[in-house]
Amino acid sequence: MDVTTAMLTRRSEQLLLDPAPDDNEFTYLLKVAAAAPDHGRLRPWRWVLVRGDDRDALGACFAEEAQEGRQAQVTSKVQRAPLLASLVFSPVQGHKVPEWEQLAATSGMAHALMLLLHARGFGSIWRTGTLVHSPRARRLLDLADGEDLLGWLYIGTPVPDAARKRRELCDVSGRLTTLSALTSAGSGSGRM
Ligand SMILES: Cc1cc2nc3c(=O)[nH]c(=O)nc-3n(C[C@H](O)[C@H](O)[C@H](O)COP(=O)(O)O)c2cc1C
Repeated sequence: MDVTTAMLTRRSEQLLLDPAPDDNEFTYLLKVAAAAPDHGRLRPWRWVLVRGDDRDALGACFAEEAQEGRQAQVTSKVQRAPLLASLVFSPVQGHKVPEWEQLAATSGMAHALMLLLHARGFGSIWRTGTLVHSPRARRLLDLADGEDLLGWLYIGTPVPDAARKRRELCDVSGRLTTLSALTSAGSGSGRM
């Protein structure tokens, strides 16, 4: 699958089934995704894979954060995919590459990984929410001070859906201009 097709056919998948990539395949895809642009090549991230029955421990963390009466519903959310890959932002402190650039590099790597998964027939969705601040989830996933949980890539195999279409091209008018349009007299905003 070429990159354009991958971009236009990837979807955030709400429900994912078996199989998910095994640890070896995930590792391989991560090595490829790690080629995303990264100022200083700091690779300021790490992943903690949660699969099978281990998901219940994460579900228990989610339940702890849930409102009274919603625990069961929240706990079951970990069943929406066979693999929950926890993305940990692990910035190199005090580095000349500022933290926002390290976060940008981490986002680029995550998106690359989603495209790679899609190109192999796997689906994914990046999920966050207030749970990324759960102290119990931080402990479970062994986060250190200075690290942040950026959420989970839920990964698995998409439910077959014949109606899945190629994405419409995004309207980027008003989001793109040229300097010459901005500086030419009477050009208004100069946006295309
Ligand atoms: C940083 C980030 C966090 C996200 N968190 C959630 C989330 O908590 N719950 C959710 O349903 N989708 C979440 N998403 C997925 C977006 O909802 C999804 O990308 C968007 O709806 C567009 O769908 P598409 O990816 O199929 O184009 C997140 C996406 C990103 C990039």
